[in-house]
Amino acid sequence: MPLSQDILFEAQPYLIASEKHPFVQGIIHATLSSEQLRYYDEQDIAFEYNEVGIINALINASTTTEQALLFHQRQALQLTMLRDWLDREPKSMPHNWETLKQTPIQPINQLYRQHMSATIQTHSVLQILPSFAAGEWLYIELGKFVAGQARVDKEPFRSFLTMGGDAFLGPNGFIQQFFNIIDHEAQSATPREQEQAKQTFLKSCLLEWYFFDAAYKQLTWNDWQQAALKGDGGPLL
Ligand SMILES: Cc1ncc(C[n+]2csc(CCO)c2C)c(N)n1
Repeated sequence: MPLSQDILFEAQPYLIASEKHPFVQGIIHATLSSEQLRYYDEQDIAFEYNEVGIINALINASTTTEQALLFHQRQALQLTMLRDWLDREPKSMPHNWETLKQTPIQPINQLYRQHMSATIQTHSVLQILPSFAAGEWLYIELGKFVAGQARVDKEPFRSFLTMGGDAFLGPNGFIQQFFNIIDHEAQSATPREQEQAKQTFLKSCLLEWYFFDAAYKQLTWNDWQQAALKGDGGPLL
């Protein structure tokens, strides 16, 4: 069985858990507060900026020119998305390319970003790509799930989890090509390296759930500090 098939089988429970999460349900039913949406927006744009570094590492670690060109294409899309996103920022939360780098990174976002960045030092596409591809896969699948629900048709909820463009979908879309690369690289890897790649993918899926959870609860370092210093925190997670 190709490694990607094994990975996707094991990832299904994580997808279902995210589908059920009150943040995702809140998008479908348009019940999230503007504060919850704002928290998500701010943390996510900083998360996507971090992905620029991950994609650079993928270009660097590519084992073929075709891989490097594919990641380069994905990078161009990432930068275009970030530019358009920055242009859309509301007056209440203005960001540009420079201030983006100073966005405060809250606990779960930090955990997820560092989980991904930690794979860079392997210089291995098989180890770096699953950390990144998991988020893309999960969002594509959540997009399909949400599209099949009776979702409330009003902004900003309507555009949420609505994947822009066909670049990610189909046999020539990024997702399938990423899985093809994982399977190709797995052929020359040891069982241990294959297992590591799978666990990296699943950890990203888990952190996707926590990313929604953190936005739902608007969890900040300040909450962690309060809980630690005043001892009145109760369970944070
Ligand atoms: C927590 C979190 N995980 C993954 C992505 C990545 N992502 C999801 S959809 C998409 C393509 C553009 O619609 C990208 C890059 C994200 N943004 N936030």
